[in-house]
Amino acid sequence: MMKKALTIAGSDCSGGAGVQADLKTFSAHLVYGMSVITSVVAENTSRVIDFQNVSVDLIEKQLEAIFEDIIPDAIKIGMVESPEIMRAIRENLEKYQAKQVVIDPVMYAKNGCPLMRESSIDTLIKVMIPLADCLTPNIPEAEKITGMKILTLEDMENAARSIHALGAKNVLVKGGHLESAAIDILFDGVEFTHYHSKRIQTKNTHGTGCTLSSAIAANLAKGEPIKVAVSNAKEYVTGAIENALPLGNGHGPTNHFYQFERVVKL
Ligand SMILES: Nc1ncnc2c1ncn2[C@@H]1O[C@H](COP(=O)(O)OP(=O)(O)O)[C@@H](O)[C@H]1O
Ligand SMILES: Cc1ncc(COP(=O)(O)O)c(N)n1
Repeated sequence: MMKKALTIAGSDCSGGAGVQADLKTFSAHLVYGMSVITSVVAENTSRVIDFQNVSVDLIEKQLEAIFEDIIPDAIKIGMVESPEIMRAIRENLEKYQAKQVVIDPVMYAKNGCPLMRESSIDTLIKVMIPLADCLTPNIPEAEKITGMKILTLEDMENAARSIHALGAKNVLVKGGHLESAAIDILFDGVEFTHYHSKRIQTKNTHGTGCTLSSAIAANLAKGEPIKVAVSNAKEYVTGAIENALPLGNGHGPTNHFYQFERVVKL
């Protein structure tokens, strides 16, 4: 039976990040994808023009529609802009006894535009982080959550440990923003696991964080243990960046379908 995954995230109309990247990732993993849209973002590879949050009422009704009918095997949470939406997600996921929750604490788009308001940070820490089976901050997000400056791999480990203490079961601090190789570090409360890949020289990195977190959720939905799920997802995102699409004028999107290009004529 096909596994099912849900993304709770913002809509990127240009298709490279947010809900659209997540659904493409689920499909590429042959996992049935569902979505709860938290915010409609008018954005492309270069800029965010505007966004409008979906009402708490309609977010709750989307969750109701899903959970009364098709129970997801794993959930990925992306852009959640306001404290009210964070609280509603927490209450509902507890009510529906949601399993395997991966949270990408999205704060900014690649061009630096904020996708979470500054005053949400406390609620993110108190309300969202304890929900996470796996939290996947990038370096600037881990710095905001911990108040630490992160420059080295040791700093990444310390940040992962301190975010774990806030209640996330597993913490993956992503090294996409490092200068050197792209090394991500997982802390499961006991030990650190380093996931290495070479740095790919490209500006086409729109949607990398969304792709990684939804690939982790897809692997968890299939029943993989967390370390294997992260390892498979890291391999997946590396391929998706290596083959990223030179679309648009800014940061082009990750490619979810390069494996199929050999067998299907585009
Ligand atoms: N240039 C790159 N080469 C290889 N891997 C990268 C590159 N940029 C990001 N990654 C990887 O993509 C994933 C997403 O990381 P990151 O870009 O830090 O997240 P975000 O999109 O949240 O800023 C991580 O696994 C990271 O190591
Ligand atoms: C709706 C939405 N959600 C998330 C991101 C961040 O994307 P990423 O960090 O993966 O490039 C984005 N640009 N838009």
